Amino acid sequence: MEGLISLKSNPGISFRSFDQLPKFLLRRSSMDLPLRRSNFPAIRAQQSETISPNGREGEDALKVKEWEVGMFQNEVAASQGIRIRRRPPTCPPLHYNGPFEFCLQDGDNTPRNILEEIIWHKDFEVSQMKEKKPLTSLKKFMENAPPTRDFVGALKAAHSRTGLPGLIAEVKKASPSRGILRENFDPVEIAQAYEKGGAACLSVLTDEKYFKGGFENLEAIRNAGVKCPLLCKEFVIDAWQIYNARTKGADAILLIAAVLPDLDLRYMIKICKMLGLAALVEVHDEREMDRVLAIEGIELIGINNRSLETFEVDISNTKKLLEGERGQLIRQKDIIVVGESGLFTPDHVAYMQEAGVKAVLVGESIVKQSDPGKGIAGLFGKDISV
Ligand SMILES: O=C(O)c1ccccc1NCC(=O)[C@H](O)[C@H](O)COP(=O)(O)O
Repeated sequence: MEGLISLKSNPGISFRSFDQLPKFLLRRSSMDLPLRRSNFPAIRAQQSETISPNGREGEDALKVKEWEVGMFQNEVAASQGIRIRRRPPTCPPLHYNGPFEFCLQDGDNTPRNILEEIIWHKDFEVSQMKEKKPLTSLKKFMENAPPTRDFVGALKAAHSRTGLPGLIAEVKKASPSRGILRENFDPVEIAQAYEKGGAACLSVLTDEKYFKGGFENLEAIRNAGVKCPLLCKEFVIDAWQIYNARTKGADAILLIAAVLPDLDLRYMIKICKMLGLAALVEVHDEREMDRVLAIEGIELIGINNRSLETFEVDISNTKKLLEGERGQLIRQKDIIVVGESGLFTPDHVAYMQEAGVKAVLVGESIVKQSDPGKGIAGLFGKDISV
């Protein structure tokens, strides 16, 4: 019965046996009945697989197992205050014979907000991409990937060179909240302009459906010889995406705490370290910040001033999350904080710096300028390229 249950999207989270399941998972959310040992998916899956390892019954058991693990995943996430559900709640597969309460759980399969919609779509997209290019073949591509560059080092160097927050300039064509930001969008031209204008690092949106980005943009910018380290701005829900980003030339990747439970974050941060990538762990509120501060080995935290659920932007969010003990702990741990979103003027940048950030991530205000490089000088109130 060893090592049979691992989360579909994250093989790092696994339960070796029924006894290893966290206590709260052993409670039914609606009726408070104990989860029966006989319902433990590994046991049932193994029973079916024993009957017919490659046949219909094996397949059914696998579907049931995946569905149950998905349910567990949502429960784990909810227990950490994560409101974003990983995938739409569905009825259990046809051959499910477990507790009936599962069928009744939250029948609403309309996303509650835009972030949830993005994540549901991403889940579907990633499972298709993984079928086309499984991890084993992805690992072969990694042998030809260019070496990673020091993302955090570049931010620190820019901060000490200019005395201002290091800039992560975002290559962003569109967004769900603002629509199309730039019609005439040439990612390489924009990246080169940002580099010339003094950006320390670049953020490249790779999501196609909601941001009109793509991995081809990341690859093209890297292949064009842009020296600024590159952040792959994705909605990561599966470790496979981190390997994929590495093969496309990323030096860093975004991990969103509103989407990823603690165990996923820990596991993904380890993978990033193993692959030489920096992880920008993004938070939006105190609860997410506290969860992230409890994780060992965090070097870079992004505070998003935009709620990804409501689109509301409030730059005082960064200040609020850096006040008091949290700010102290961040300084003790020597974590670099990045203030993200809604920054348009030198006053905004100064406000972020006052709040305690050493870097800022900016998209809209600079990508909309006819010369995005000059847009940087406008944002900082001076030329930061020299
Ligand atoms: O920008 C959005 O509308 C958005 C919606 C849903 C999820 C994420 C979203 N944006 C990601 C970001 O946080 C920004 O691209 C980034 O911080 C730059 O923000 P800005 O300077 O305001 O373009």
